Amino acid sequence: MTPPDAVELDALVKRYGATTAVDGVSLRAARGTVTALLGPNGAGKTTTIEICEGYRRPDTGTVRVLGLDPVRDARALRPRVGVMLQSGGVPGTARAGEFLRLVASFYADPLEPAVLLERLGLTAQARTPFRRLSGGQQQRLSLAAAVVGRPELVFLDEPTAGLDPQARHATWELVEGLRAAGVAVILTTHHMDEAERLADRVVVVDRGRVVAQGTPAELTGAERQLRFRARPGLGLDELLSALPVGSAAKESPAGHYLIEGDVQPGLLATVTAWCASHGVLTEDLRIERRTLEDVFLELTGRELRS
Ligand SMILES: Nc1ncnc2c1ncn2[C@@H]1O[C@H](COP(=O)(O)OP(=O)(O)OP(=O)(O)O)[C@@H](O)[C@H]1O
Repeated sequence: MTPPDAVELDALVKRYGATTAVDGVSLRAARGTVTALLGPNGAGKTTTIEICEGYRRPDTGTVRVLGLDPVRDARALRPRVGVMLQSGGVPGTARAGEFLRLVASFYADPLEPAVLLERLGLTAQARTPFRRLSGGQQQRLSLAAAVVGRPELVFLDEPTAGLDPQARHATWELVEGLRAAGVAVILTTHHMDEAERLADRVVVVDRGRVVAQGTPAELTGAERQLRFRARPGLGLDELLSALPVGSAAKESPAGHYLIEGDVQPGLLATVTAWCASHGVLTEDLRIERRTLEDVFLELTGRELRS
């Protein structure tokens, strides 16, 4: 028999009074994969994760974590699941190194705490009490505590929020290492670049509902678009008439142009030839794929970070 997926959610609903925080979420997260829950503030990401962690019960729907019930089987799941909370949960006076060694001592076969501190750039802070660590250092220590026990499944709620670029990269590498070791990672993020970089599957949530899910490539599709900057007010209708049927062109904001359609070498040549014949010098001319940000905007009509 094949083992169950790491996380299986079916038609999950959770209400807080009049607010429906989670409104029928279904998803699967396989072992050895990274799943990103991507959505704006208040989308229901944290509530969904807290239900998986057994901290909250859904009103309706089912949740299985490593094939078990996160509330009823909490004791069995504890050594197998790593949890990183948005707000640490570490005593303020605990020194970073001692705390991590203490957490490690609860597990049968933990990672070496000193190695983990090194990987997360915390070696120099090993003797620093938790409350004296910077916000980003506290966050990395919470991450270390979530993974030190070699869990099979890890929940990371906004693991890189507020981290500087170096710490962000260290966190990303750690997540990639977990995946390589066969661990299932479920993380929440507002950052589409993080989801695109890390996730095997992205679940886009908005107002408690899953509005799209798939691999980043499936969600963004194969479509390309051409963007450039030039002086405002170019005659787009005229440019469009030179392009293949089915192309679209828009200027938004002023001086920023976007051409969509079948972006082939011929289309690029037509655009640059048209610009040359009209004395237009383009800047930042580039061809790119749609981003998850574009996808979110299309699905909801709103920006991801609004
Ligand atoms: N304990 C609570 N009591 C009442 N309402 C709550 C509670 N927790 C969350 N909510 C509400 O439920 C909705 C979803 O919140 P949730 O924290 O799950 O979203 P989120 O996607 O994690 O947002 P963020 O990115 O800001 O963390 C929000 O409208 C929030 O205000």
